[in-house]
Amino acid sequence: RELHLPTGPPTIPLIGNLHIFPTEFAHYKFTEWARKYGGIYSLKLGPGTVVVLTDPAAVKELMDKRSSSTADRPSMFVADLVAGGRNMVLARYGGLFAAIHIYRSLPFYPAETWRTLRRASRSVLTPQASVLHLPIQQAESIQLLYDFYRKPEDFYTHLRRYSSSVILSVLYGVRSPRYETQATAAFFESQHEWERVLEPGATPPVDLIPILKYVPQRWAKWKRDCAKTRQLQRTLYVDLLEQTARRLARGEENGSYMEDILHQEQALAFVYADLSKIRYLGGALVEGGSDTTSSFLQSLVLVLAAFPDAQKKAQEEMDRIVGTQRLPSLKDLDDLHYIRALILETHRFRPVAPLMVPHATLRSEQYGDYFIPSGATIFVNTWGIFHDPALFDAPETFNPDRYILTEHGTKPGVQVDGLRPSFPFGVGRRICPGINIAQNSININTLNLVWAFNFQPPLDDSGKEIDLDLFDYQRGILTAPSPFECRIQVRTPHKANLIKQAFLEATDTFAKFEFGLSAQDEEHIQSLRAEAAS
Ligand code: HEM
Repeated sequence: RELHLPTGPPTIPLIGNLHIFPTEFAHYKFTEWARKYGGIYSLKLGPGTVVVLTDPAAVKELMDKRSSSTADRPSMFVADLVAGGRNMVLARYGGLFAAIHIYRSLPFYPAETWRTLRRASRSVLTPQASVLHLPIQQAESIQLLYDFYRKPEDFYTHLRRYSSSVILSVLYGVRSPRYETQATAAFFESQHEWERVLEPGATPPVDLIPILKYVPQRWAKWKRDCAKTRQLQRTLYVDLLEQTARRLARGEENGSYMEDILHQEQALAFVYADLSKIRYLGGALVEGGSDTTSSFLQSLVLVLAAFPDAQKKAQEEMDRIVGTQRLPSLKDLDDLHYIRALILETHRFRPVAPLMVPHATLRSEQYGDYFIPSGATIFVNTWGIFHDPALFDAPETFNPDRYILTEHGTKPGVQVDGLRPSFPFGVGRRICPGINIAQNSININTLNLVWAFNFQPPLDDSGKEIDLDLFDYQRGILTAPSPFECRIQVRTPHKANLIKQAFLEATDTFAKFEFGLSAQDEEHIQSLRAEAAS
Protein backbone atom coordinates (compact mmCIF):
# COMPACT_ATOMS: atom_id res chain seq x y z
CA ARG A 1 0.00 0.00 0.00
CA GLU A 2 1.38 3.37 -0.99
CA LEU A 3 2.17 5.57 2.03
CA HIS A 4 -0.25 8.37 1.18
CA LEU A 5 -3.27 6.04 0.93
CA PRO A 6 -5.79 5.67 3.75
CA THR A 7 -4.86 2.76 5.98
CA GLY A 8 -6.47 -0.69 5.61
CA PRO A 9 -6.02 -4.43 6.14
CA PRO A 10 -2.40 -5.63 5.83
CA THR A 11 -1.34 -6.41 2.27
CA ILE A 12 0.89 -9.13 0.87
CA PRO A 13 3.37 -8.57 -1.97
CA LEU A 14 2.02 -8.26 -5.49
CA ILE A 15 -1.59 -9.19 -4.80
CA GLY A 16 -2.24 -6.73 -1.95
CA ASN A 17 -5.61 -7.63 -0.41
CA LEU A 18 -6.88 -9.67 -3.34
CA HIS A 19 -6.84 -12.90 -1.30
CA ILE A 20 -9.18 -11.46 1.33
CA PHE A 21 -11.43 -9.36 -0.92
CA PRO A 22 -15.00 -10.61 -0.33
CA THR A 23 -16.77 -12.01 -3.38
CA GLU A 24 -20.24 -12.08 -1.79
CA PHE A 25 -22.08 -10.01 0.83
CA ALA A 26 -19.10 -7.62 0.68
CA HIS A 27 -20.98 -5.02 2.77
CA TYR A 28 -20.60 -7.14 5.92
CA LYS A 29 -16.82 -7.47 5.54
CA PHE A 30 -16.46 -3.82 4.47
CA THR A 31 -18.36 -2.78 7.60
CA GLU A 32 -16.25 -5.01 9.85
CA TRP A 33 -13.12 -3.37 8.38
CA ALA A 34 -14.67 0.10 8.76
CA ARG A 35 -15.08 -0.45 12.51
CA LYS A 36 -11.40 -1.39 12.67
CA TYR A 37 -9.75 0.98 10.16
CA GLY A 38 -12.18 3.91 10.20
CA GLY A 39 -14.65 5.75 7.99
CA ILE A 40 -12.20 5.90 5.09
CA TYR A 41 -9.82 3.02 4.39
CA SER A 42 -8.23 1.43 1.37
CA LEU A 43 -7.71 -2.01 -0.13
CA LYS A 44 -5.12 -3.00 -2.69
CA LEU A 45 -6.14 -5.33 -5.51
CA GLY A 46 -2.82 -5.95 -7.21
CA PRO A 47 -1.71 -2.50 -8.42
CA GLY A 48 -5.31 -1.18 -8.24
CA THR A 49 -6.76 0.78 -5.32
CA VAL A 50 -10.17 0.52 -3.70
CA VAL A 51 -11.35 3.13 -1.19
CA VAL A 52 -14.28 2.38 1.10
CA LEU A 53 -16.22 5.30 2.59
CA THR A 54 -18.26 4.63 5.73
CA ASP A 55 -18.24 8.24 6.93
CA PRO A 56 -21.14 10.48 5.80
CA ALA A 57 -18.94 13.61 5.93
CA ALA A 58 -16.34 12.00 3.62
CA VAL A 59 -19.15 10.87 1.31
CA LYS A 60 -20.53 14.39 1.14
CA GLU A 61 -17.15 15.94 0.44
CA LEU A 62 -15.80 13.40 -2.04
CA MET A 63 -18.93 12.08 -3.73
CA ASP A 64 -21.20 15.15 -3.74
CA LYS A 65 -18.95 18.20 -3.69
CA ARG A 66 -16.24 16.66 -5.86
CA SER A 67 -18.63 14.65 -7.97
CA SER A 68 -17.06 15.77 -11.25
CA SER A 69 -14.03 13.80 -10.17
CA THR A 70 -15.72 10.79 -8.55
CA ALA A 71 -18.60 10.11 -10.95
CA ASP A 72 -16.80 7.58 -13.12
CA ARG A 73 -17.41 3.82 -12.89
CA PRO A 74 -14.60 1.28 -12.65
CA SER A 75 -13.81 -0.34 -15.96
CA MET A 76 -15.70 -3.61 -16.43
CA PHE A 77 -14.61 -5.40 -19.52
CA VAL A 78 -17.35 -8.01 -19.19
CA ALA A 79 -20.10 -5.37 -19.02
CA ASP A 80 -18.63 -3.65 -22.07
CA LEU A 81 -18.56 -6.93 -23.94
CA VAL A 82 -22.30 -7.29 -23.32
CA ALA A 83 -23.50 -3.70 -23.64
CA GLY A 84 -20.68 -2.00 -25.56
CA GLY A 85 -20.39 0.75 -22.92
CA ARG A 86 -24.01 1.75 -23.46
CA ASN A 87 -25.53 0.52 -20.20
CA MET A 88 -26.12 3.76 -18.28
CA VAL A 89 -25.68 2.17 -14.85
CA LEU A 90 -22.18 0.91 -15.61
CA ALA A 91 -21.12 3.35 -18.35
CA ARG A 92 -17.95 5.36 -17.85
CA TYR A 93 -18.41 9.06 -17.13
CA GLY A 94 -18.13 11.50 -20.03
CA GLY A 95 -16.18 14.76 -20.24
CA LEU A 96 -12.59 15.74 -20.84
CA PHE A 97 -11.00 13.90 -17.93
CA ALA A 98 -12.97 10.79 -18.70
CA ALA A 99 -12.03 11.00 -22.34
CA ILE A 100 -8.32 11.16 -21.52
CA HIS A 101 -8.61 8.48 -18.88
CA ILE A 102 -10.86 6.15 -20.81
CA TYR A 103 -9.19 6.48 -24.19
CA ARG A 104 -5.92 5.65 -22.48
CA SER A 105 -7.28 2.30 -21.39
CA LEU A 106 -9.74 1.49 -24.15
CA PRO A 107 -9.53 3.06 -27.58
CA PHE A 108 -12.83 3.99 -29.29
CA TYR A 109 -14.75 3.96 -26.02
CA PRO A 110 -17.93 6.05 -26.45
CA ALA A 111 -17.02 8.57 -23.73
CA GLU A 112 -20.04 10.78 -24.34
CA THR A 113 -22.51 7.92 -24.02
CA TRP A 114 -23.24 8.29 -20.32
CA ARG A 115 -23.88 12.03 -20.60
CA THR A 116 -26.25 11.59 -23.53
CA LEU A 117 -28.16 8.82 -21.79
CA ARG A 118 -28.28 10.64 -18.49
CA ARG A 119 -29.47 13.88 -20.08
CA ALA A 120 -32.22 12.01 -21.89
CA SER A 121 -33.36 10.31 -18.69
CA ARG A 122 -33.34 13.54 -16.68
CA SER A 123 -35.75 15.31 -18.98
CA VAL A 124 -38.47 12.73 -18.47
CA LEU A 125 -38.02 11.37 -14.95
CA THR A 126 -38.16 14.70 -13.09
CA PRO A 127 -40.64 15.04 -10.17
CA GLN A 128 -43.04 16.91 -12.49
CA ALA A 129 -42.83 14.31 -15.26
CA SER A 130 -43.16 11.47 -12.75
CA VAL A 131 -46.60 12.77 -11.74
CA LEU A 132 -47.83 11.79 -15.22
CA HIS A 133 -47.03 8.15 -14.47
CA LEU A 134 -48.95 8.07 -11.19
CA PRO A 135 -52.25 6.69 -12.60
CA ILE A 136 -50.67 3.47 -13.89
CA GLN A 137 -48.57 3.10 -10.72
CA GLN A 138 -51.73 3.44 -8.65
CA ALA A 139 -53.71 1.03 -10.83
CA GLU A 140 -50.92 -1.58 -10.71
CA SER A 141 -50.79 -1.21 -6.94
CA ILE A 142 -54.51 -1.99 -6.84
CA GLN A 143 -53.88 -5.16 -8.85
CA LEU A 144 -51.12 -5.94 -6.36
CA LEU A 145 -53.62 -5.66 -3.50
CA TYR A 146 -56.06 -7.86 -5.36
CA ASP A 147 -53.32 -10.42 -6.13
CA PHE A 148 -52.28 -10.46 -2.45
CA TYR A 149 -55.92 -10.97 -1.49
CA ARG A 150 -56.53 -13.79 -3.99
CA LYS A 151 -53.24 -15.65 -3.72
CA PRO A 152 -51.34 -14.43 -0.67
CA GLU A 153 -48.90 -17.38 -0.81
CA ASP A 154 -47.49 -15.99 -4.10
CA PHE A 155 -46.85 -12.51 -2.69
CA TYR A 156 -43.15 -12.62 -3.63
CA THR A 157 -43.94 -13.13 -7.33
CA HIS A 158 -46.77 -10.57 -7.20
CA LEU A 159 -44.26 -7.94 -6.08
CA ARG A 160 -41.90 -8.77 -8.94
CA ARG A 161 -44.78 -8.65 -11.44
CA TYR A 162 -45.87 -5.30 -10.02
CA SER A 163 -42.50 -3.62 -10.34
CA SER A 164 -41.68 -4.96 -13.80
CA SER A 165 -45.17 -4.12 -15.08
CA VAL A 166 -44.95 -0.57 -13.72
CA ILE A 167 -41.57 0.07 -15.23
CA LEU A 168 -42.55 -1.42 -18.61
CA SER A 169 -45.72 0.69 -18.59
CA VAL A 170 -43.92 3.88 -17.60
CA LEU A 171 -41.16 3.38 -20.15
CA TYR A 172 -42.79 1.57 -23.06
CA GLY A 173 -46.50 1.90 -22.35
CA VAL A 174 -47.11 -1.87 -22.13
CA ARG A 175 -48.20 -3.62 -18.98
CA SER A 176 -47.83 -7.20 -17.83
CA PRO A 177 -51.01 -8.46 -16.19
CA ARG A 178 -49.25 -11.75 -15.32
CA TYR A 179 -45.76 -12.66 -14.20
CA GLU A 180 -45.66 -14.91 -17.28
CA THR A 181 -46.61 -12.11 -19.74
CA GLN A 182 -44.08 -12.19 -22.57
CA ALA A 183 -42.31 -8.84 -21.92
CA THR A 184 -41.87 -9.54 -18.22
CA ALA A 185 -40.78 -13.15 -18.78
CA ALA A 186 -38.27 -12.06 -21.46
CA PHE A 187 -36.99 -9.32 -19.16
CA PHE A 188 -36.43 -11.68 -16.24
CA GLU A 189 -34.70 -14.20 -18.52
CA SER A 190 -32.28 -11.61 -19.86
CA GLN A 191 -31.80 -10.12 -16.38
CA HIS A 192 -30.97 -13.54 -14.96
CA GLU A 193 -28.21 -14.02 -17.56
CA TRP A 194 -26.92 -10.47 -17.02
CA GLU A 195 -26.69 -10.95 -13.26
CA ARG A 196 -24.90 -14.26 -13.76
CA VAL A 197 -22.31 -12.63 -16.01
CA LEU A 198 -21.76 -9.76 -13.56
CA GLU A 199 -21.48 -11.98 -10.50
CA PRO A 200 -17.99 -11.83 -8.94
CA GLY A 201 -16.11 -15.00 -9.73
CA ALA A 202 -18.35 -15.90 -12.70
CA THR A 203 -15.77 -14.55 -15.15
CA PRO A 204 -11.97 -14.44 -14.90
CA PRO A 205 -10.45 -11.21 -13.44
CA VAL A 206 -10.07 -9.63 -16.88
CA ASP A 207 -9.80 -6.08 -15.53
CA LEU A 208 -6.80 -7.06 -13.38
CA ILE A 209 -5.16 -9.36 -15.96
CA PRO A 210 -5.97 -7.66 -19.29
CA ILE A 211 -4.29 -10.31 -21.42
CA LEU A 212 -7.29 -12.56 -20.69
CA LYS A 213 -9.35 -10.29 -22.95
CA TYR A 214 -7.68 -11.89 -25.94
CA VAL A 215 -8.59 -15.53 -25.20
CA PRO A 216 -10.61 -16.68 -28.23
CA GLN A 217 -14.31 -17.19 -27.64
CA ARG A 218 -14.19 -20.93 -28.41
CA TRP A 219 -11.94 -21.46 -25.33
CA ALA A 220 -13.74 -19.00 -23.09
CA LYS A 221 -17.20 -20.02 -21.91
CA TRP A 222 -17.55 -16.65 -20.20
CA LYS A 223 -17.26 -14.92 -23.56
CA ARG A 224 -19.99 -17.14 -24.97
CA ASP A 225 -22.16 -16.31 -21.93
CA CYS A 226 -21.58 -12.61 -22.62
CA ALA A 227 -22.55 -13.07 -26.27
CA LYS A 228 -25.76 -14.89 -25.24
CA THR A 229 -26.66 -12.12 -22.78
CA ARG A 230 -25.95 -9.47 -25.40
CA GLN A 231 -28.27 -11.25 -27.81
CA LEU A 232 -31.07 -11.59 -25.24
CA GLN A 233 -30.84 -7.93 -24.25
CA ARG A 234 -30.75 -6.69 -27.80
CA THR A 235 -33.75 -8.76 -28.85
CA LEU A 236 -35.75 -7.54 -25.86
CA TYR A 237 -34.84 -3.86 -26.23
CA VAL A 238 -35.36 -3.90 -29.99
CA ASP A 239 -38.76 -5.57 -29.59
CA LEU A 240 -39.91 -3.14 -26.91
CA LEU A 241 -38.84 -0.08 -28.85
CA GLU A 242 -40.33 -1.34 -32.09
CA GLN A 243 -43.64 -2.04 -30.34
CA THR A 244 -43.65 1.54 -29.04
CA ALA A 245 -42.86 2.94 -32.48
CA ARG A 246 -45.66 0.87 -34.04
CA ARG A 247 -48.09 2.01 -31.36
CA LEU A 248 -47.13 5.63 -32.01
CA ALA A 249 -47.65 5.13 -35.72
CA ARG A 250 -51.17 3.83 -34.98
CA GLY A 251 -51.84 6.98 -32.94
CA GLU A 252 -52.26 5.03 -29.68
CA GLU A 253 -50.15 7.19 -27.41
CA ASN A 254 -50.39 6.71 -23.66
CA GLY A 255 -47.75 9.13 -22.39
CA SER A 256 -44.95 6.60 -21.93
CA TYR A 257 -41.35 7.72 -21.57
CA MET A 258 -40.11 6.13 -24.78
CA GLU A 259 -42.77 7.92 -26.79
CA ASP A 260 -41.20 11.13 -25.61
CA ILE A 261 -37.71 9.90 -26.43
CA LEU A 262 -38.82 8.82 -29.90
CA HIS A 263 -40.35 12.27 -30.48
CA GLN A 264 -37.13 13.89 -29.26
CA GLU A 265 -35.20 11.56 -31.48
CA GLN A 266 -36.94 12.90 -34.53
CA ALA A 267 -36.14 16.45 -33.42
CA LEU A 268 -32.58 15.73 -32.31
CA ALA A 269 -31.65 13.04 -34.78
CA PHE A 270 -28.02 14.04 -34.71
CA VAL A 271 -27.69 13.47 -30.93
CA TYR A 272 -29.38 10.11 -31.06
CA ALA A 273 -27.94 9.04 -34.38
CA ASP A 274 -26.96 5.81 -32.68
CA LEU A 275 -30.33 4.05 -32.30
CA SER A 276 -28.81 1.37 -30.11
CA LYS A 277 -28.18 4.08 -27.49
CA ILE A 278 -31.92 4.59 -27.24
CA ARG A 279 -32.49 0.86 -26.92
CA TYR A 280 -29.92 0.66 -24.15
CA LEU A 281 -31.34 3.75 -22.47
CA GLY A 282 -34.67 1.97 -22.06
CA GLY A 283 -32.95 -1.27 -21.15
CA ALA A 284 -30.86 0.25 -18.33
CA LEU A 285 -33.92 2.00 -16.91
CA VAL A 286 -35.94 -1.22 -16.93
CA GLU A 287 -33.06 -3.06 -15.25
CA GLY A 288 -32.49 -0.25 -12.76
CA GLY A 289 -36.14 0.11 -11.93
CA SER A 290 -37.57 -3.37 -11.71
CA ASP A 291 -35.86 -5.53 -9.10
CA THR A 292 -34.86 -2.52 -6.97
CA THR A 293 -38.48 -1.56 -6.30
CA SER A 294 -39.64 -5.13 -5.67
CA SER A 295 -36.66 -5.75 -3.43
CA PHE A 296 -37.64 -2.79 -1.22
CA LEU A 297 -41.23 -4.03 -1.04
CA GLN A 298 -40.14 -7.60 -0.23
CA SER A 299 -38.07 -6.23 2.67
CA LEU A 300 -41.07 -4.16 3.75
CA VAL A 301 -43.27 -7.27 3.96
CA LEU A 302 -40.49 -9.07 5.85
CA VAL A 303 -40.14 -6.35 8.51
CA LEU A 304 -43.91 -5.91 8.87
CA ALA A 305 -44.25 -9.63 9.60
CA ALA A 306 -41.16 -9.81 11.79
CA PHE A 307 -41.92 -6.72 13.90
CA PRO A 308 -45.60 -6.85 14.92
CA ASP A 309 -45.31 -3.78 17.18
CA ALA A 310 -44.17 -1.60 14.29
CA GLN A 311 -46.93 -3.06 12.09
CA LYS A 312 -49.54 -2.34 14.77
CA LYS A 313 -48.41 1.26 15.20
CA ALA A 314 -48.50 1.80 11.44
CA GLN A 315 -52.01 0.32 11.19
CA GLU A 316 -53.27 2.38 14.14
CA GLU A 317 -52.03 5.57 12.52
CA MET A 318 -53.55 4.50 9.19
CA ASP A 319 -56.92 3.78 10.82
CA ARG A 320 -56.87 7.12 12.60
CA ILE A 321 -56.00 9.25 9.55
CA VAL A 322 -57.49 7.30 6.63
CA GLY A 323 -60.15 5.18 8.30
CA THR A 324 -61.71 2.06 6.86
CA GLN A 325 -64.14 3.46 4.28
CA ARG A 326 -61.70 4.37 1.50
CA LEU A 327 -58.29 3.39 0.22
CA PRO A 328 -55.38 5.67 1.20
CA SER A 329 -54.00 8.21 -1.27
CA LEU A 330 -50.58 9.79 -1.64
CA LYS A 331 -51.93 13.03 -0.15
CA ASP A 332 -52.47 11.21 3.17
CA LEU A 333 -48.75 10.71 3.53
CA ASP A 334 -48.30 14.29 4.78
CA ASP A 335 -50.28 13.34 7.92
CA LEU A 336 -48.86 9.82 8.30
CA HIS A 337 -45.67 10.48 10.26
CA TYR A 338 -45.18 6.91 11.41
CA ILE A 339 -45.65 5.48 7.90
CA ARG A 340 -43.03 7.90 6.58
CA ALA A 341 -40.72 6.80 9.38
CA LEU A 342 -41.47 3.14 8.54
CA ILE A 343 -40.31 3.71 4.95
CA LEU A 344 -37.11 5.46 6.03
CA GLU A 345 -36.37 2.77 8.60
CA THR A 346 -36.86 0.00 6.00
CA HIS A 347 -34.32 1.76 3.75
CA ARG A 348 -31.93 2.03 6.71
CA PHE A 349 -32.44 -1.48 8.05
CA ARG A 350 -32.15 -3.30 4.71
CA PRO A 351 -30.86 -0.91 2.01
CA VAL A 352 -31.56 -2.21 -1.49
CA ALA A 353 -28.04 -1.35 -2.66
CA PRO A 354 -25.87 -1.74 0.46
CA LEU A 355 -22.73 -0.60 -1.38
CA MET A 356 -24.55 1.53 -3.99
CA VAL A 357 -22.88 0.95 -7.37
CA PRO A 358 -19.09 1.41 -7.26
CA HIS A 359 -17.77 4.77 -8.46
CA ALA A 360 -14.25 5.55 -9.71
CA THR A 361 -12.03 8.64 -9.60
CA LEU A 362 -11.11 10.52 -12.75
CA ARG A 363 -8.52 12.70 -11.00
CA SER A 364 -6.38 12.19 -7.94
CA GLU A 365 -7.96 13.71 -4.85
CA GLN A 366 -6.50 14.94 -1.57
CA TYR A 367 -8.76 14.33 1.43
CA GLY A 368 -7.26 15.42 4.75
CA ASP A 369 -3.89 13.70 4.93
CA TYR A 370 -4.87 11.13 2.37
CA PHE A 371 -4.24 11.04 -1.33
CA ILE A 372 -6.63 9.01 -3.50
CA PRO A 373 -5.14 8.25 -6.91
CA SER A 374 -6.95 8.70 -10.19
CA GLY A 375 -8.58 5.46 -11.35
CA ALA A 376 -9.32 4.27 -7.79
CA THR A 377 -12.60 2.44 -7.21
CA ILE A 378 -14.79 4.00 -4.50
CA PHE A 379 -17.43 2.10 -2.58
CA VAL A 380 -19.94 4.09 -0.53
CA ASN A 381 -20.74 1.73 2.32
CA THR A 382 -24.40 2.59 2.84
CA TRP A 383 -24.86 -0.49 5.01
CA GLY A 384 -21.95 0.44 7.28
CA ILE A 385 -23.22 4.01 7.70
CA PHE A 386 -26.81 2.93 8.39
CA HIS A 387 -25.64 0.30 10.90
CA ASP A 388 -23.04 2.45 12.68
CA PRO A 389 -23.65 2.34 16.47
CA ALA A 390 -21.89 5.70 16.78
CA LEU A 391 -24.67 7.26 14.67
CA PHE A 392 -27.75 5.10 15.38
CA ASP A 393 -29.03 3.75 18.67
CA ALA A 394 -29.20 -0.07 18.54
CA PRO A 395 -28.76 -0.10 14.74
CA GLU A 396 -29.64 -3.79 14.45
CA THR A 397 -33.11 -3.11 15.89
CA PHE A 398 -35.93 -2.21 13.52
CA ASN A 399 -37.38 0.92 15.08
CA PRO A 400 -39.21 3.49 12.88
CA ASP A 401 -39.62 5.76 15.91
CA ARG A 402 -36.00 6.80 15.57
CA TYR A 403 -37.07 8.86 12.51
CA ILE A 404 -39.74 10.59 14.57
CA LEU A 405 -37.25 11.39 17.31
CA THR A 406 -34.70 12.98 14.93
CA GLU A 407 -34.82 13.96 11.26
CA HIS A 408 -32.27 11.43 10.06
CA GLY A 409 -32.99 8.78 12.67
CA THR A 410 -29.63 9.37 14.36
CA LYS A 411 -29.05 9.47 18.12
CA PRO A 412 -30.23 12.75 19.65
CA GLY A 413 -27.32 15.18 19.78
CA VAL A 414 -25.35 13.44 17.00
CA GLN A 415 -24.91 15.87 14.13
CA VAL A 416 -24.40 14.09 10.83
CA ASP A 417 -23.39 16.05 7.80
CA GLY A 418 -24.36 14.26 4.60
CA LEU A 419 -27.34 12.07 5.50
CA ARG A 420 -30.62 12.79 3.67
CA PRO A 421 -33.72 10.82 2.62
CA SER A 422 -32.29 10.30 -0.87
CA PHE A 423 -29.15 8.62 0.49
CA PRO A 424 -30.27 5.04 -0.36
CA PHE A 425 -30.55 6.20 -3.99
CA GLY A 426 -26.93 7.17 -4.45
CA VAL A 427 -24.68 10.19 -4.50
CA GLY A 428 -23.37 13.00 -6.69
CA ARG A 429 -23.91 12.95 -10.42
CA ARG A 430 -24.68 9.23 -10.48
CA ILE A 431 -27.66 9.52 -8.12
CA CYS A 432 -30.50 7.26 -9.24
CA PRO A 433 -32.42 8.98 -12.07
CA GLY A 434 -35.51 6.88 -11.25
CA ILE A 435 -35.75 8.18 -7.68
CA ASN A 436 -39.11 9.93 -8.19
CA ILE A 437 -40.75 6.97 -9.90
CA ALA A 438 -39.28 4.68 -7.22
CA GLN A 439 -40.39 6.82 -4.29
CA ASN A 440 -43.90 7.08 -5.69
CA SER A 441 -44.08 3.29 -6.02
CA ILE A 442 -42.72 2.78 -2.52
CA ASN A 443 -45.10 5.32 -0.98
CA ILE A 444 -48.24 4.12 -2.79
CA ASN A 445 -47.59 0.47 -1.95
CA THR A 446 -46.57 1.01 1.65
CA LEU A 447 -49.80 2.94 2.22
CA ASN A 448 -51.93 0.34 0.48
CA LEU A 449 -50.33 -2.74 2.03
CA VAL A 450 -50.43 -1.40 5.60
CA TRP A 451 -54.05 -0.32 5.12
CA ALA A 452 -55.19 -3.62 3.63
CA PHE A 453 -53.41 -6.55 5.26
CA ASN A 454 -52.09 -8.19 8.39
CA PHE A 455 -48.66 -9.76 7.92
CA GLN A 456 -47.56 -12.60 10.17
CA PRO A 457 -44.71 -15.14 10.25
CA PRO A 458 -45.50 -18.67 9.03
CA LEU A 459 -46.54 -21.42 11.47
CA ASP A 460 -44.81 -24.75 12.11
CA ASP A 461 -46.65 -28.08 12.31
CA SER A 462 -47.59 -27.48 15.94
CA GLY A 463 -49.08 -24.07 15.09
CA LYS A 464 -46.17 -22.11 16.61
CA GLU A 465 -44.82 -19.05 14.76
CA ILE A 466 -41.50 -19.61 12.99
CA ASP A 467 -38.98 -16.78 13.38
CA LEU A 468 -38.31 -15.06 10.08
CA ASP A 469 -34.65 -14.97 9.09
CA LEU A 470 -33.77 -11.29 8.67
CA PHE A 471 -30.34 -12.07 7.21
CA ASP A 472 -31.37 -14.57 4.54
CA TYR A 473 -30.75 -12.24 1.61
CA GLN A 474 -29.73 -12.98 -1.96
CA ARG A 475 -26.17 -12.27 -3.06
CA GLY A 476 -25.41 -9.59 -5.62
CA ILE A 477 -25.00 -5.85 -5.86
CA LEU A 478 -28.70 -5.45 -5.06
CA THR A 479 -30.02 -7.36 -2.10
CA ALA A 480 -33.50 -8.82 -1.86
CA PRO A 481 -34.65 -11.21 0.83
CA SER A 482 -34.58 -14.81 -0.37
CA PRO A 483 -38.16 -16.01 -1.00
CA PHE A 484 -39.79 -16.50 2.40
CA GLU A 485 -43.17 -17.59 3.74
CA CYS A 486 -45.55 -15.11 5.30
CA ARG A 487 -49.19 -15.27 6.33
CA ILE A 488 -51.07 -12.41 4.70
CA GLN A 489 -54.72 -11.75 5.47
CA VAL A 490 -56.98 -8.91 4.44
CA ARG A 491 -57.84 -6.90 7.56
CA THR A 492 -61.65 -6.82 7.10
CA PRO A 493 -64.19 -8.19 4.57
CA HIS A 494 -65.18 -4.59 3.85
CA LYS A 495 -61.61 -3.77 2.81
CA ALA A 496 -61.68 -6.83 0.51
CA ASN A 497 -64.78 -5.36 -1.17
CA LEU A 498 -63.16 -1.95 -1.53
CA ILE A 499 -60.11 -3.60 -3.17
CA LYS A 500 -62.31 -5.49 -5.66
CA GLN A 501 -64.25 -2.35 -6.47
CA ALA A 502 -61.07 -0.30 -6.96
CA PHE A 503 -59.70 -3.07 -9.20
CA LEU A 504 -62.77 -2.89 -11.42
CA GLU A 505 -62.61 0.91 -11.50
CA ALA A 506 -58.99 0.70 -12.72
CA THR A 507 -60.10 -1.13 -15.91
CA ASP A 508 -59.94 2.03 -18.07
CA THR A 509 -56.48 2.98 -16.82
CA PHE A 510 -55.20 -0.53 -17.52
CA ALA A 511 -56.80 -0.59 -20.98
CA LYS A 512 -54.47 2.21 -22.16
CA PHE A 513 -51.50 -0.07 -21.47
CA GLU A 514 -52.86 -3.40 -22.66
CA PHE A 515 -51.17 -4.01 -26.00
CA GLY A 516 -49.84 -7.11 -27.69
CA LEU A 517 -51.12 -9.41 -24.96
CA SER A 518 -51.37 -13.17 -25.51
CA ALA A 519 -54.63 -15.13 -25.38
CA GLN A 520 -53.64 -16.38 -21.90
CA ASP A 521 -53.05 -12.80 -20.72
CA GLU A 522 -56.47 -11.73 -22.03
CA GLU A 523 -58.10 -14.73 -20.40
CA HIS A 524 -56.35 -13.94 -17.11
CA ILE A 525 -57.57 -10.33 -17.17
CA GLN A 526 -61.14 -11.40 -17.95
CA SER A 527 -61.19 -14.00 -15.17
CA LEU A 528 -59.76 -11.52 -12.63
CA ARG A 529 -62.44 -8.98 -13.53
CA ALA A 530 -65.24 -11.53 -13.50
CA GLU A 531 -64.09 -12.79 -10.09
CA ALA A 532 -63.89 -9.24 -8.70
CA ALA A 533 -67.38 -8.43 -10.01
CA SER A 534 -68.99 -11.58 -8.58
C1 HEM B 1 -36.24 1.25 -4.53
C2 HEM B 1 -35.92 1.65 -5.72
C3 HEM B 1 -34.53 2.08 -6.16
C4 HEM B 1 -33.37 2.17 -5.44
C5 HEM B 1 -33.15 1.90 -3.95
C6 HEM B 1 -32.34 2.62 -6.36
C7 HEM B 1 -31.02 2.84 -5.98
C8 HEM B 1 -30.03 3.21 -6.87
C9 HEM B 1 -28.65 3.39 -6.51
C10 HEM B 1 -28.06 3.24 -5.11
C11 HEM B 1 -27.97 3.72 -7.63
C12 HEM B 1 -26.47 3.99 -7.75
C13 HEM B 1 -26.19 5.45 -7.51
C14 HEM B 1 -24.72 5.77 -7.45
O1 HEM B 1 -23.93 5.16 -8.14
O2 HEM B 1 -24.35 6.69 -6.69
C15 HEM B 1 -28.93 3.74 -8.72
C16 HEM B 1 -28.61 4.03 -10.02
C17 HEM B 1 -29.50 3.94 -11.06
N1 HEM B 1 -30.86 3.72 -10.98
FE1 HEM B 1 -31.91 3.36 -9.28
N2 HEM B 1 -32.89 2.77 -7.60
C18 HEM B 1 -34.23 2.47 -7.52
C19 HEM B 1 -35.15 2.53 -8.55
C20 HEM B 1 -34.87 2.90 -9.84
C21 HEM B 1 -35.85 3.11 -10.89
C22 HEM B 1 -37.38 3.01 -10.70
C23 HEM B 1 -35.16 3.38 -12.03
C24 HEM B 1 -35.68 3.68 -13.42
C25 HEM B 1 -36.79 4.28 -13.69
C26 HEM B 1 -33.74 3.37 -11.71
C27 HEM B 1 -32.72 3.57 -12.60
C28 HEM B 1 -31.38 3.73 -12.24
C29 HEM B 1 -30.31 3.97 -13.21
C30 HEM B 1 -30.45 4.05 -14.72
C31 HEM B 1 -29.13 4.13 -12.45
C32 HEM B 1 -27.73 4.43 -12.99
C33 HEM B 1 -27.47 5.92 -12.92
C34 HEM B 1 -26.08 6.30 -13.40
O3 HEM B 1 -25.16 5.50 -13.27
O4 HEM B 1 -25.94 7.43 -13.89
N3 HEM B 1 -33.61 3.09 -10.38
N4 HEM B 1 -30.18 3.45 -8.23
